[in-house]
Amino acid sequence: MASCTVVYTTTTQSLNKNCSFSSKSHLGFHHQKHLVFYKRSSSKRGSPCVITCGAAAGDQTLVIGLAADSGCGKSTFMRRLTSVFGGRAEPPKGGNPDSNTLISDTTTVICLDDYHSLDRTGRKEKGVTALDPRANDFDLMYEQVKAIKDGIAVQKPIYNHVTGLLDPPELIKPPKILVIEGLHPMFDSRVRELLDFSIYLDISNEVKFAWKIQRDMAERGHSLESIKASIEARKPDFDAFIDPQKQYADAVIEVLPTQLIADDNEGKVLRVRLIQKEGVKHFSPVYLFDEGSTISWVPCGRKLTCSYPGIKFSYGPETYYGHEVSVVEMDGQFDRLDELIYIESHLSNLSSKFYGEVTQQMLKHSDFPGSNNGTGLFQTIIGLKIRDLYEQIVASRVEAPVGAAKA
Ligand SMILES: Nc1ncnc2c1ncn2[C@@H]1O[C@H](COP(=O)(O)OP(=O)(O)OP(=O)(O)O)[C@@H](O)[C@H]1O
Ligand SMILES: O=C(CO)[C@H](O)[C@H](O)COP(=O)(O)O
Repeated sequence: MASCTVVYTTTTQSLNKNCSFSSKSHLGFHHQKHLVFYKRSSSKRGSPCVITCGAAAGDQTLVIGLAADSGCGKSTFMRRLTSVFGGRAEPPKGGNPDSNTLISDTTTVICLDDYHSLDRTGRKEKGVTALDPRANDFDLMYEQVKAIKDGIAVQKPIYNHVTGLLDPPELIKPPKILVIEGLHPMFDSRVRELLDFSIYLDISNEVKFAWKIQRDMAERGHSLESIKASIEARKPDFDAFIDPQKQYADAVIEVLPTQLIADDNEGKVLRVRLIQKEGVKHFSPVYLFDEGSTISWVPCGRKLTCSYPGIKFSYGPETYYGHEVSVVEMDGQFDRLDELIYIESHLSNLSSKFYGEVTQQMLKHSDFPGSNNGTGLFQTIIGLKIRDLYEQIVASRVEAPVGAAKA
């Protein structure tokens, strides 16, 4: 980021002759190639002002939205994404040990649970779930995501999942890429407008249930009844407030039970669909064999080992919530991850930097959930697409005049 100077002054006029406060928050002006922002520290005219140098034109924060219900693989996806950029994501150093934030060299991932306006007790008293918009502060979410995008650090609240309380805020500095992950990144139209790219992880109820059982029963000691009850209790609000966001996503990873086994209810073998919106600037959908065709492919044979029930890929154009999309689908699971290179060689527009990068990433994280099926494959591919999007946007901003808006 551009180096940042904090200047205190007593009048707005002494900042710059072009500078005046037209709104109570901040506005920007151009100064020595940097987009400069200043923010009033109090509402009184003539009181001290803080000037913050925002990002240089090529460095403005890219904002990615990742929406999904709880326990649907957001953290796993984030680990795959951060790895594509080569860094390790860690909580803010020396901060609250229960912080939900993860920071790496390139990315900062903030969890939108931090914008819960009601803590656990407050929600119980009011009889609302965390999925209900009334339990969340969208005004603050918008103001803070906008500020970060504009190059201004913010003091973001922390929702403490251990205590169920709202903790004192933490400082979030503008990163190269900000990922806002959680229940509602695409719910509020103002926040949605700030997103440069958006992803929705759409896990079908059957699969969500199987994953919850695996995690909450095996790892957290919850009973089957309590897991069922918690899913049922969330469902009406999930359907009302979370699920509809997928219509706005640029990419959806849809996870369904397999069609390769009749009446499968184990939820171990998955059919995963990568739904990619057409016409999104800086994003060209991945395709199989021949762009725009409709294809069904069973790759099992000499080059790909498949045990029962096998693997089937499909590809083709579809319509999704009135948008033209391209869908790549994988049903089944890999026996040998190193053979993924065979699949990779038949996929195009992967935005990889070298032949075999997808396979390399998948092998590197073979212990992550979903590494043997389409969830891991498509999460990795979307990670590469986000890197490509970032590089394209940075390149276009450097060429374009300062102040060029969202791609
Ligand atoms: N692709 C996958 N295949 C199989 N299981 C998965 C997959 N992704 C996630 N899971 C299961 O779901 C659990 C939750 O995954 P993860 O922590 O990534 O989700 P999350 O959305 O970040 O959850 P939360 O919001 O509750 O923190 C994992 O421990 C694992 O049991
Ligand atoms: O849906 C969720 C998103 O992660 C959580 O249930 C919500 O944030 C409330 O958290 P907790 O159950 O820890 O009070």
